[in-house]
Amino acid sequence: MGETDIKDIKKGLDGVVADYTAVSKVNPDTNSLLYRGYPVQELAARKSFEEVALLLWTGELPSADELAEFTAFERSHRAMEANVKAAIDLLPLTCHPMDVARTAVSVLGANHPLAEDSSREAELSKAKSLLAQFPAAVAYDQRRRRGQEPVEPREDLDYSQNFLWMTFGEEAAPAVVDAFRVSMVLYAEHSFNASTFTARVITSTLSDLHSAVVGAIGALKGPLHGGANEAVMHTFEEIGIRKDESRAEAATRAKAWMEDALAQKKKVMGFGHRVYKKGDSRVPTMKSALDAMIEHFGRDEMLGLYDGLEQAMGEAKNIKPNLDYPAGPTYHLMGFDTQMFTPLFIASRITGWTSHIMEQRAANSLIRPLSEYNGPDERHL
Ligand SMILES: CC(=O)SCCNC(=O)CCNC(=O)[C@H](O)C(C)(C)COP(=O)(O)OP(=O)(O)OC[C@H]1O[C@@H](n2cnc3c(N)ncnc32)[C@H](O)[C@@H]1OP(=O)(O)O
Ligand SMILES: O=C([O-])CC(=O)C(=O)O
Repeated sequence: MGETDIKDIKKGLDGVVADYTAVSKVNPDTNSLLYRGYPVQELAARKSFEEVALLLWTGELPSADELAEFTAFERSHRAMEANVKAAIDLLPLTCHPMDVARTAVSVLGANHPLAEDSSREAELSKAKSLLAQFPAAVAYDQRRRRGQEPVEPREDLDYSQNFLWMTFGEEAAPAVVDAFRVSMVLYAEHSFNASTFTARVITSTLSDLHSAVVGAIGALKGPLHGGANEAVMHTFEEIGIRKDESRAEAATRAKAWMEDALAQKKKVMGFGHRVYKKGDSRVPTMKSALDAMIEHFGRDEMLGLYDGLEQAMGEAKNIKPNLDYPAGPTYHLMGFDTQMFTPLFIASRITGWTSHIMEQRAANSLIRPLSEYNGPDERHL
């Protein structure tokens, strides 16, 4: 007998309701997702990422003055701190950008004067700093991998414009900025997913905010979670991206690839979801952003690959795409290197994670489930 007699073990905590949350509501029956009560599609259509961040943290959309105050803070806190750059420079180019992201957040935590202060005011201030400071590390990592110098942030640009500016060193077209903003809004929050739950577990021990975010980054990296947006692109690359190909030709090759993968019982990243079984609420909005990028860059063949895989998966297993499926090719068309996709997810999910960290702290109980022992019977030396 182990710690308990209960034999009703829920592998992967599948179907287990672990706590209350007021941050977001995922409803798989209606395929809906509400951030603090607002449908994510409405937020993606009409709100900036900065407004959505404030909504998630505070529970309400900001007034004009509150938004102006946060915007001024965010724009003036974007520069990379010297020891963050130094730490990144010490990491080999062979390491994964998620390792760089994890390290950058760890250094930012060590630097923060309020690191050990867990009052709500301090937590909110740290969350805001992290949102403002993180993009420079991602942009710099992509640039150093291409042998390029860092690009200084610009206070005259909004969050999404500046992220693209620091990454590519040129002002992005409005259509690209908007697709990026939409991805940031959609990736921001999703209840008790694996990385958010990790952040809550760490917080439940009364550890600090940056430690919880570093742990969450570790959970997000895996391809069953956030790493899937990178993995989707590897699938496209394995099938072969041929710019001169027609949409129909690309779809035919993609379908054949999927049929072969499923015959080999492979898991194809970007499809399926633990909670949504009838389709991910965020996919139609992200797919519209992808369509806009396909049109903007004149890359119809990408749509062929996208449709071919989706159709073949649907016909064979009736499994629907998740958010990572349209997000991967969208980031590719914007010009991000494939390995940078999951760090982009972090930049957005910082908002959801830190909202949950504050919520966990406000009504804390140590998260410590039981296990049923199935090792050897008691024995002696
Ligand atoms: C933003 C996000 O984090 S969204 C999630 C991103 N992750 C991915 O895209 C990874 C690929 N998908 C998956 O591995 C799964 O769908 C998960 C992990 C997301 C959810 O899985 P679970 O709810 O645990 O379901 P599980 O993995 O048990 O799958 C149920 C069945 O569907 C199949 N299945 C589920 N997803 C896939 C997939 N992507 N490719 C092929 N088969 C799949 C499983 O093989 C299993 O089949 P079986 O019953 O014949 O064994
Ligand atoms: O909810 C999940 O399990 C994964 C997910 O879609 C997310 O974190 O956005």
